[in-house]
Amino acid sequence: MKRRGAKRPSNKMKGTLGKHFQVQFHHHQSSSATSSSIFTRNLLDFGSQDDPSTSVPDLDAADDKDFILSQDFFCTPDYITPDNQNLMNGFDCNKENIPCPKSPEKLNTLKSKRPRQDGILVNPLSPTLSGSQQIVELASDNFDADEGNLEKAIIPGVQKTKNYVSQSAVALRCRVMPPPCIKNPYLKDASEVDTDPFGNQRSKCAGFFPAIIGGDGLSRYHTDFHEIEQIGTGHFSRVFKVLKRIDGCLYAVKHSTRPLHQETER
Ligand SMILES: Nc1ncnc2c1ncn2[C@@H]1O[C@H](COP(=O)(O)OP(=O)(O)OP(=O)(O)O)[C@@H](O)[C@H]1O
Repeated sequence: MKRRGAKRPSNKMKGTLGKHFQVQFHHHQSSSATSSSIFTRNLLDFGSQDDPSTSVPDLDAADDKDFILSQDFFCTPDYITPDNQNLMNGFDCNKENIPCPKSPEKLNTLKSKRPRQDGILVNPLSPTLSGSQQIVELASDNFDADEGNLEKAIIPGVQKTKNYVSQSAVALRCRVMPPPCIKNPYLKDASEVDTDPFGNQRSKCAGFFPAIIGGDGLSRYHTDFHEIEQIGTGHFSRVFKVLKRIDGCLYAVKHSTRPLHQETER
């Protein structure tokens, strides 16, 4: 962008600025559709109507026009400039220890806590938080004013679903349970209640695996295989036809009848 106007004498600069303001004023008065063409024509006429005493030579006049044109055509129009330009006026970077503006205070943050009804509500997929209770809490977050009405509306549904655990859910939970371990073989003095972390769930699943309760609790034979029949007998063993539960294939398993004296013989 040309800056020739800055090097000119002050009287000439006044004339140029006067022209510039008049042209700017006329430019704002004209319609937006034909503004550039009318502006250019008036600008050219303006040079011919000017007082000869204050007029500049043709070469300089062309430079002035060029200068004004460049200012008008390449500068950002006023209507794009944001209105709130004085945002940074009150901010002085040289000042120190400027207190930080306080964050707006949170309104209406008081929430009413209700005791959970864990003993009543049972959800198979989420034992600690039932689906109905989630609905109640979400509703209370969004509509505190209508909390009482919502609870009244939802509580009948809660009572309808309480104590409901489907049999398929119980069966699924029993299938994913670890193998039963009635007592911890490594803690000889510990009681059964203290060492069985799955005691509560196992009492529900006892009906599904009645044959596996017993023994030393270390063998996965009965949990992984289903004995179908005995298919042979050897000198020191018996052979059984078994079904492997994991892959569903049939296997022959030899049970040793000879007592094992050492762990290395297993
Ligand atoms: N994979 C198998 N499929 C079908 N039957 C089998 C299989 N393995 C063994 N048996 C049956 O079990 C019987 C005993 O087999 P086993 O191999 O145990 O004989 P053994 O070697 O004489 O016995 P031991 O090892 O106790 O001396 C066999 O006679 C056979 O009928």
